[in-house]
Amino acid sequence: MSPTRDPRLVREQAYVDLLYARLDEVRDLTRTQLRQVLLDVGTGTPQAVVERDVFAATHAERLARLEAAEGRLCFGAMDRTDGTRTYIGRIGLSDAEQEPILVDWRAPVATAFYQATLAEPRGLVRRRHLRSKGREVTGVADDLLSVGPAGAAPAVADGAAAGDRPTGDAMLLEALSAPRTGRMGDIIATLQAEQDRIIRADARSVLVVDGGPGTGKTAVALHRAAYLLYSERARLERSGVLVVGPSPVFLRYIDQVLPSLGETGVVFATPGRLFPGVAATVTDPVALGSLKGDERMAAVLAAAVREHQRLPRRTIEIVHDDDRTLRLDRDTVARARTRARRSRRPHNGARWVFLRELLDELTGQVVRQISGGLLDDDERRDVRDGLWADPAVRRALNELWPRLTSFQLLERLYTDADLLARAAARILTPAERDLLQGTRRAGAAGHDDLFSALDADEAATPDSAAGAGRGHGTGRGDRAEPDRAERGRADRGGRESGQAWTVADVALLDEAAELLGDPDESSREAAEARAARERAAERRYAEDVLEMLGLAGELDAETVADRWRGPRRRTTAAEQGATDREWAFGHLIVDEAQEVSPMLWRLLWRRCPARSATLVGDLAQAARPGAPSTWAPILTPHVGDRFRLERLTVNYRTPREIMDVAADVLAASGSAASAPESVRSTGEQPLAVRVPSPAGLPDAVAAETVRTAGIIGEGRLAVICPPETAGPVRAALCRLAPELLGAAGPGSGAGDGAEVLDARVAVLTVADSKGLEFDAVLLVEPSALLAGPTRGLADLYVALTRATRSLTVLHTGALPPVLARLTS
Ligand SMILES: Nc1ncnc2c1ncn2[C@@H]1O[C@H](COP(=O)(O)OP(=O)(O)OP(=O)(O)O)[C@@H](O)[C@H]1O
Repeated sequence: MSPTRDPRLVREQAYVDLLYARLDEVRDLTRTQLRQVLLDVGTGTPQAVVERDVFAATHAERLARLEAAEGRLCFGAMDRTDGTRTYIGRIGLSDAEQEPILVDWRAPVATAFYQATLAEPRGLVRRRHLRSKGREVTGVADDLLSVGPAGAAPAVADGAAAGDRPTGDAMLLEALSAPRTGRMGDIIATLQAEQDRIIRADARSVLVVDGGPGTGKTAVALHRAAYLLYSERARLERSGVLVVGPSPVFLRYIDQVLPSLGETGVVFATPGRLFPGVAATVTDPVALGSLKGDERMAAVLAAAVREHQRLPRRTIEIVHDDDRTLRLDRDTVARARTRARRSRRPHNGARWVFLRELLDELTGQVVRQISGGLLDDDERRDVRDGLWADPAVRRALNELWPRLTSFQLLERLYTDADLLARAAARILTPAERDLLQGTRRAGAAGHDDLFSALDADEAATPDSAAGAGRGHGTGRGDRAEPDRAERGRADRGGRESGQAWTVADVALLDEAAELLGDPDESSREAAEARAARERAAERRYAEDVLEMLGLAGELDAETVADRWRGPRRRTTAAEQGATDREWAFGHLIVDEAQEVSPMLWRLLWRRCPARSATLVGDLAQAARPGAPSTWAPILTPHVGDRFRLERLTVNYRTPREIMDVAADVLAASGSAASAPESVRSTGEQPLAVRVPSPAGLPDAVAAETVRTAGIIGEGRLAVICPPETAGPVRAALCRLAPELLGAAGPGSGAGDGAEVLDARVAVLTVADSKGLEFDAVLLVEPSALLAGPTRGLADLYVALTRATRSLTVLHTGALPPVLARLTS
């Protein structure tokens, strides 16, 4: 250690050494405890198994958090007026005597660290920021929070005064100016007061965080997830948090933030992955995507379902057992249909009511024909079973009310012009109906498929299906599972998941699933009833065991019951939520919320019936046509007035010089929002470079990219292009400097595209660049963006605001007037 080392550093290093020593100790202890628990074969009794699982899970989780705390374990300290000092860090730690030596940044005590100002010091005289590299403290920066006599800075603890030493602001600017790595990092060391307030806001309602580009919305949303998992761990560990982001690239960009904060119990999903079994990445052309996202589609789907609950025009004749003619007239079918609809069950569940009604009717006819009505109950049941086993009877009933999956319903809506015309007659215009069917006409599926496939689906008679535990079983229920898997494949029309369905289809599939219910309703009901009984028994047992272990006050029985179920249950909150559309998440976080269509909102609120949510977005950046300019019309239909709007106003990303250009674009777009205030300026003016001919554009972009990459050094660069230009630009860059593209060069293309984040240069469309940031941005042909099918000025605004350092605009024709401020 250098003899001239700042005494403040020496003092802080000593404390940080003590913290790491304790961290090592606690980690070793936890590892030993975990090993002991895992090695302990125990007595093998259920109680021992519970005990082992509870402790193993608790130790493993604790160890994971302790491991994640290694980097920047402690980043700050607060000195109070009473002379006490509290250190703030990634986690909380206590010494061997259980005295706290480090406070978790999320603890209530830590609020003052983020909130104290000179005007409102909250009992603090100084906030100290610690900079560190590995375990070494490399710098300190102080914010003095009380004014001494005659305005002099007060002497605190080690006697340091303000002078021109760095402050917290300097620490923030340092963080913001550092080269980007391609991944978002946590910001707990430099969280600003307005951000902290939002992160700690009450979780019981819907919080909307609105703010311009770079104001930290994404960062705040993720830190809020970490905060909620800390402050409401018991609830959220069971139910999980769902984070929805616009693209796989975006999710990859943010995927290290929560693990770095020691939190993993979160499900991340793009809109294309929110329906189990589908992994859609393809987007529709803009007009079609907009139509599919339009709320009117909910009514179209509901009508399409009703179209599958038919009344015959005239009496249906069914030849049963080759010689007996049975009849179903329109009134009888209408009565059964009314009863079924009144059951208020979804289509597939109500179908069992409908079938039971009509089978009763047909049974009556057979009984009258063969015995004049004189059969006992057992004999009547045999008749009924005989009817149900008859393919002619099944076919007739299924034609009136078929079992349907959402895949079948949507496929039919896209391919059967008559069905769409009937379902959407008063809802969509003929042009809209054409648009909806345009993409699918070629591969229209025959209707017969639907009805002939049905014979395999009834593993139980309508009696046993209509109410679990009621009626009599057939003993055939065990065959349901293989049938189900088989059918799952058929339901998707033999397609590989995600290949045929687009991102906008996902919300429609989910809406359809809601209307239809489970196609395997009968077996599911029985299974659910069984599972509920088992669960209640497990819970009672867990309560007893906790009582015996003296742990009743410390662990709740529900959590123990979860853990007791072993890996199967342990994955549920985080992973089952991702695969089960009926999973109710405890909290929902939506990023880039301005892009969410009305149909997708319906899906999202179904995933979070408690309506506990954090929605972050910027309406001025909305690319989709018809996006509203305020949040109320988006949210009121779902949550009434139970939402609170918070605004972030400081731009931490984009330097002032670039933001001035973006502000012109924002003003021209007519948005009511004002551009956020940049926290820093670089002195570097954004440039416009004119390329003489369109044919030379890709090579010119490649050359400019290489030049800029040389200037920014280790940072990241994005080339943002119109979709049709991205391929040629990538190819030109590949010829000139393939190393800059890394694994994202030509020949790649497997994967989800997220490899662009690992390369020094990413070639992207505006849509793909949403939410991301780079040291330098080369924006290609802005006039093509403005002429595109989305809201061009919003797209331009997004593209201009991705850079933390430099911006160059390359164009062939005249520069759009809205960019007049750019220097050539
Ligand atoms: N308090 C802070 N300390 C350090 N960095 C911060 C802070 N707040 C925000 N940042 C950084 O500013 C950048 C922009 O933040 P973020 O991506 O969350 O903004 P955003 O509002 O979601 O932007 P956009 O609307 O463009 O997607 C990120 O690099 C983030 O880490």
